[in-house]
Amino acid sequence: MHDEILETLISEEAIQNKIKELGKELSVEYKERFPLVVGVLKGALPFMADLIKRMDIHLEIDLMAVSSYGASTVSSGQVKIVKDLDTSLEGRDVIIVEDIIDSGLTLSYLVQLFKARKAKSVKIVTLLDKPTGRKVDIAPDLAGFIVPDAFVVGYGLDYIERYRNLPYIGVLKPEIYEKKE
Ligand SMILES: O=P(O)(O)OC[C@H]1O[C@H](OP(=O)(O)OP(=O)(O)O)[C@H](O)[C@@H]1O
Ligand code: HPA
Ligand SMILES: [Mg+2]
Repeated sequence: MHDEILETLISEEAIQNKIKELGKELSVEYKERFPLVVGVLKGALPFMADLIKRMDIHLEIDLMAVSSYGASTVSSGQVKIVKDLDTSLEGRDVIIVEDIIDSGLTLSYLVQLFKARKAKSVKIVTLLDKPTGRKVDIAPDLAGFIVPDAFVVGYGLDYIERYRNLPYIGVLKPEIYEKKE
């Protein structure tokens, strides 16, 4: 699997150090607020799991699964809810945890949905931000790393469902895509 990676963009150590910082920052901001931390499956799973362990406050978690990429490296533009939340958002301070904000379509859909469900506040925390991919005007409140205009994999991020289990973020060798297209 590792021999299919052209280049490591963000090491495992750098990811873990950044998560400690983000966890500390969120712990200060959300102390006494009992936030609802919402992970967006599947990509956010490793980040969510590591981040909540660095948040030293009372919190609640829930998970939502949405998908817009399917087997492609380009967003379909249609965000599909695959699994909805179990928790009511009314009056809650919600922290959305994402692995990446790229076109912004997934997050703008979720922010609108959560506001319509009467969340008291909605904050976006993403491990990666790819500003060059943006199709709608939306910015994260907290971001771990800015990534360049390339399709990245690892640490939750997939290409046709593979590579989510890499502990680092990397770029695939071009021949891996060429095989499929
Ligand atoms: O800003 P955007 O262009 O909307 O892209 C970001 C979203 O796309 C990916 O999810 P995907 O739809 O591939 O589902 P997955 O998490 O199951 O891989 C990623 O995990 C984000 O949720
Ligand atoms: O660069 C990416 N890699 C994997 N999944 C993604 N979903 C949006 N952008 C990406
Ligand atoms: Mg995906």
